[in-house]
Amino acid sequence: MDRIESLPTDHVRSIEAERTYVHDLYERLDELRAEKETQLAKVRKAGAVGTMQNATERDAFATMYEDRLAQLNAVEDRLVFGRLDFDPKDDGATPDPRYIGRIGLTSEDQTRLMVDWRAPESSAFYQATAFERRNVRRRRHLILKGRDVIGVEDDVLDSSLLADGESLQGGGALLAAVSQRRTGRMADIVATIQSEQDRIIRSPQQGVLVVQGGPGTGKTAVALHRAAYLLYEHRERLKSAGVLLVGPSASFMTYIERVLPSLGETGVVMASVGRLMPGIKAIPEKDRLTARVKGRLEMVDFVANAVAERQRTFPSARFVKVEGTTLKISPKLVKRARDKARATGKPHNQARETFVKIMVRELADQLKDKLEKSSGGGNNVDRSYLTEDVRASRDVRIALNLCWMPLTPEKLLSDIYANPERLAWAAPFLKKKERAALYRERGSAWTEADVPLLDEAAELLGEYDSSNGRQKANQESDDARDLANAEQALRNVDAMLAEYGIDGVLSAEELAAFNQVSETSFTAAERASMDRTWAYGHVVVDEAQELSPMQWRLLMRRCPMKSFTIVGDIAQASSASASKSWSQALEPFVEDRFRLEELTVNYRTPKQIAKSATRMARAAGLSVSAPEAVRKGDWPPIITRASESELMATLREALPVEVELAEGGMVAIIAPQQLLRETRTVAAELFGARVGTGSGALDQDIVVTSTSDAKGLEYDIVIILEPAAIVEESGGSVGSLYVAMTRPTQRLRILAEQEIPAGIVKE
Ligand SMILES: Nc1ncnc2c1ncn2[C@@H]1O[C@H](COP(=O)(O)OP(=O)(O)OP(=O)(O)O)[C@@H](O)[C@H]1O
Repeated sequence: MDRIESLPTDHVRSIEAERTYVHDLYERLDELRAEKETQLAKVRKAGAVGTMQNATERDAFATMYEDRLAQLNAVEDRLVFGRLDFDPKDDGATPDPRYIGRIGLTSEDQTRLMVDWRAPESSAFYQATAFERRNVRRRRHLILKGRDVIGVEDDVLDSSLLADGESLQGGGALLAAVSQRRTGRMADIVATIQSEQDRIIRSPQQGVLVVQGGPGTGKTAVALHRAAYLLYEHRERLKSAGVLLVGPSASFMTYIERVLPSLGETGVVMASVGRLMPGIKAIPEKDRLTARVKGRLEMVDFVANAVAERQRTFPSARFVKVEGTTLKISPKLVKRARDKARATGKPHNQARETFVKIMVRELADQLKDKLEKSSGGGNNVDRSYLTEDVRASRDVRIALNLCWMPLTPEKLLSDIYANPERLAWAAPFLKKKERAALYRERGSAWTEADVPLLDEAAELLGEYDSSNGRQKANQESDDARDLANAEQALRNVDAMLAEYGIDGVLSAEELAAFNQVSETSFTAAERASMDRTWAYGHVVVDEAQELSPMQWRLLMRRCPMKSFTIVGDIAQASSASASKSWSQALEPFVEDRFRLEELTVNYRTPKQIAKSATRMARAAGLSVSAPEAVRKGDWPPIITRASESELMATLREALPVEVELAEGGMVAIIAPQQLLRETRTVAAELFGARVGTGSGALDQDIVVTSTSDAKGLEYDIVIILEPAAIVEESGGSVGSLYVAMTRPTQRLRILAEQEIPAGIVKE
């Protein structure tokens, strides 16, 4: 309580008053939790008895209460963070203050205690200024430690309330938030969302919204809070259709994964670009040419050609044996069946059924003729019986598969990638060198650049049914039974409510949630993440400047309504097929039908470091915006020169110094690929298990990382090794180095043996 003792008396009184109110809010939260726990226990207790349908219903209720309980538990930390005081009413009465928090809370008698930050009534908390007060006299930030109020920070908007010498706006809450030590996980910014950010968060859901902003302007934060806002505002629709959030890497997804749950939202499907195809875990594509070629829209034709190439005819007649009789498969016959199958317009695997049907019928006719002829023409042979014989013939099966094999996307692509001749046939529009970049051996790991091609192939191939007819029939009857169970469960909702004595406790929202889980035992988010063809209600894309045209095509397919929030910074583009402008990226899919918003304040990087990064980027001809940094910072970038043999020795000396300066915060060493291994060894020799690498590294306080894994992340202190090599490995572009330089929140140190790129140091 030192903090309070040193404050003026008014302030202390304010804190004391807030304490009581906040205490009551937490008490109400506890009551609600207890209520849900009782309901959950009741449902679980009843779980042991009853019919299948009862069990399904109880599971559904249990899931619903568990979800609600999880939500109530998730908002424990900084439950309430704001308060608004308003102008007196016309009759002179003072309106009640409005408390803003993570969720809405009402007392038992329905008096409003706290408003959800996303509700329209909360927008003034983020939007009101001294010039446009929206009847707000004072905005108060409540600073909590656990459940205790340890401070208040006021923005007095009505100058008549100010004592002499007092300033208008505090801003202290924001500065305190942005100056905190980093933990390796992104935190929500709900208490200090700034007005330009708030406008974007609350902008309408329809259409494509692009948010452009320099490094550290809060694009990720805004994207996440917008997802939470949209789920609040359009809960009915978006909860069942789902929201997909796409980020650049696994480490980035881990970095942001706690933000939405802390905002009480757990139903968002989060996927890095390597995980957009269920069942595929793709690694980054290291070869820039391969990435660039696979990213082009022309690859749509490549995949279509690859599929067409698997619908073949024989160069000459092929003979097959059916029950001892030789039948002829002429190229003409295959071609006729193929044309008819293609004309169905169905995907490859489904059109195959038509192909097979025609071929089998023709062969059965041939067999019939032959058998009739050999028996002297007198006997009429039963045709259905012959059809079975043809189908069962091994020769026929092989021949049909050679002409039209059922395929998975993985099989299609691994076959064609491994065969230079087929590659040449399917991609005649590529240069020899480009085609060579597509070659890979069967069994090689899938890369992020393959994912959109696999997705494209899945579209053209359709469902692949590897099971035999019997298994398929069983599956169908299982599905039908599940559906019937779920429907029955729904009809029983009312009876169920009465049975457990929870009449009237459910809100419409809860009922909707109940309906959802009843349909299958999965939530919408879970079902969506498993289903490639799921149509999401909204898609949020972060670091969107990196996406290739083929990746965009995949994402557009995921949301046929084209409801997108796209955030990124064109200047930070570093991938081989990144966009040069938002228009170029989006034109093939939505033409110019997108809204562009800009974020202009840098909340992460101190001024001196941000300036150095901007100078470096501009010196290399990159057109970057230079957002205004909110903090000055204590250090300019520090450059340490070393000769090549000494680079690691220099790191050995520098790292302990930086770790100490970080005072328990995070230190990252960002190195070019070629130095990563050596760097890891040096760091581990010095700090052992405290050193982490790759996507699992966020729980350690010292991280060795590549520029691509550092994308979107931030650290208290960053050491960049050999910036010239970072530029070189990006094909001469300074985008990656610009990203690396803009990761620190406190201090940047550069260790280099080669020449330092121009602009880093002020000439
Ligand atoms: N209104 C705010 N209040 C407090 N902190 C904020 C606010 N806006 C952004 N921040 C903080 O600033 C930092 C940078 O935000 P964020 O990562 O969202 O930026 P970005 O624009 O996505 O950056 P980049 O493009 O460089 O990856 C984060 O720590 C974030 O929490």
